[in-house]
Amino acid sequence: MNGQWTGKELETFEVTNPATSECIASVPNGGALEAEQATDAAYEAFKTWSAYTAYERSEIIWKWHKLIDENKEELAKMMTMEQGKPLNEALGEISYANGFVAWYAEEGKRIYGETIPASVKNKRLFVQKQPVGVVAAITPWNFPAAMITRKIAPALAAGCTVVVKPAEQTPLTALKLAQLAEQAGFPNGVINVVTGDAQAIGQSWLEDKRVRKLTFTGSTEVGKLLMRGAADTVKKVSLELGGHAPVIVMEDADLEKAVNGVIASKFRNAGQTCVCSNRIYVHESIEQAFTSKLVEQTQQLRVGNGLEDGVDLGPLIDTAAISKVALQIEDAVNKGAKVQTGGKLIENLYFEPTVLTNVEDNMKCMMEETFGPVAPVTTFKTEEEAITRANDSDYGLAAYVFTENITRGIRITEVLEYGIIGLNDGLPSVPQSPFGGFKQSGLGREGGHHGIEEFLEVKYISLGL
Ligand SMILES: NC(=O)c1ccc[n+]([C@@H]2O[C@H](COP(=O)([O-])OP(=O)(O)OC[C@H]3O[C@@H](n4cnc5c(N)ncnc54)[C@H](O)[C@@H]3O)[C@@H](O)[C@H]2O)c1
Repeated sequence: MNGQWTGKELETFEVTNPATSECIASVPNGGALEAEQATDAAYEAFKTWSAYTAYERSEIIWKWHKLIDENKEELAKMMTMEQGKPLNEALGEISYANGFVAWYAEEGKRIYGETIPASVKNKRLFVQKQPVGVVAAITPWNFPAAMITRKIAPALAAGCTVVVKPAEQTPLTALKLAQLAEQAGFPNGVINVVTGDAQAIGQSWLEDKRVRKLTFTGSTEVGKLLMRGAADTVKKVSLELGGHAPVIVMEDADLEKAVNGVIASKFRNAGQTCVCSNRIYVHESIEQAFTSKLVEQTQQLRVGNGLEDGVDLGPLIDTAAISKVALQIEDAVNKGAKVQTGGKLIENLYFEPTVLTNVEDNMKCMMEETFGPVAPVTTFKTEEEAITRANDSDYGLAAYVFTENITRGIRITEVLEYGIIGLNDGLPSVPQSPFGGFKQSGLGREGGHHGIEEFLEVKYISLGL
């Protein structure tokens, strides 16, 4: 906070490694007071940071990028230890996270204004874009680095200052990123990280009218709470919430592509991503071929401690996550689903990668976000049926379509009510493209040139001559 490592006098909470249940660190348990102090610092720093040129800001953001790159092994190891994902995936996340830093280091230089033709001779009309002010960022545990950089890199590039609350399960990656930012030379108060009591910290930022923007990634439930809370001070709000991604595999799909895409999207981070394939609709004519390939490849996945070589899936984050997965499987089996592979807890927080067939739309796994390694497969007869069932959800984040007929693929993507579509692609997210959801999956977009707009106000100036 304000360039100081404060909070040593506070009580602490423990960060545990989900692979071993060991405590790996203790972190200050901040609350409303610390949240307010962070806002004080960010509010003060905004005056100078917003007055830097985009080029001056870019230089510091690039330094941060270089430091993140130089420290990627340490960051990745720390992430695996607090979050559980395999080391290779953690390294991949650091590179993805740093991609946002690089992208916005440059994108800040392209915040263009406009001139508008006036309807009278003695006026000139201009539009300027300006940073919105202090930004509060609240992030989840499943992407401890990327959810932070995807929010704060564009905010910083736009000229905003930030207060950040990382998830209580994964504060270490966030603090390491802040330490590297300090080394990069961000002025005091530009980036402030508060760990601790989510509700107290969130409430302080919601009530504080100096916080002009709230950017949140997490569950739909908490997102709704925050959106309501932001109403009193009419803050700008961006929400990246839950998903329940459908996968449509048409009869003309390239099966290898489809299965590889589903494996990549379903089992990444042990199924704990908001864009994970969550329900798989396969044309009835290829069900057998698709399922046997999917089962075969799922059985090859290795579950274990993410620090070990060759591990594909780490542990789930906590016992609540395990219970949700087990409950969805039990519910599906009770209603007639067949477990083709997996289906059981291995030990502690390790769960077997699972494929279910004979799945019906009334099963929990077809109605709720799973956030675990369960792939439920069902069949459809017609394109129209697949689209209707895929769209039958309050969520609208990601959807996947596999077909070798691109005309048909485009036709289907046009009617899917989702913000992100992987057409023959299980991993569509990249820093230069917009990421975000329709319906109750969220508001606003992160990434690409769209992502920086979320941190800008539009100012119209009418000049009388
Ligand atoms: N759409 C996306 O881009 C995206 C990306 C990743 C994760 N997610 C979603 O995130 C969810 C999983 O993450 P989670 O379990 O950490 O979600 P969560 O909503 O429980 O927590 C997210 C963050 O909000 C904080 N929080 C919780 N209650 C709060 C309150 N009352 N006030 C202020 N802050 C509060 C938490 O401490 C954490 O930092 C899933 O639903 C997933 O789909 C979405």
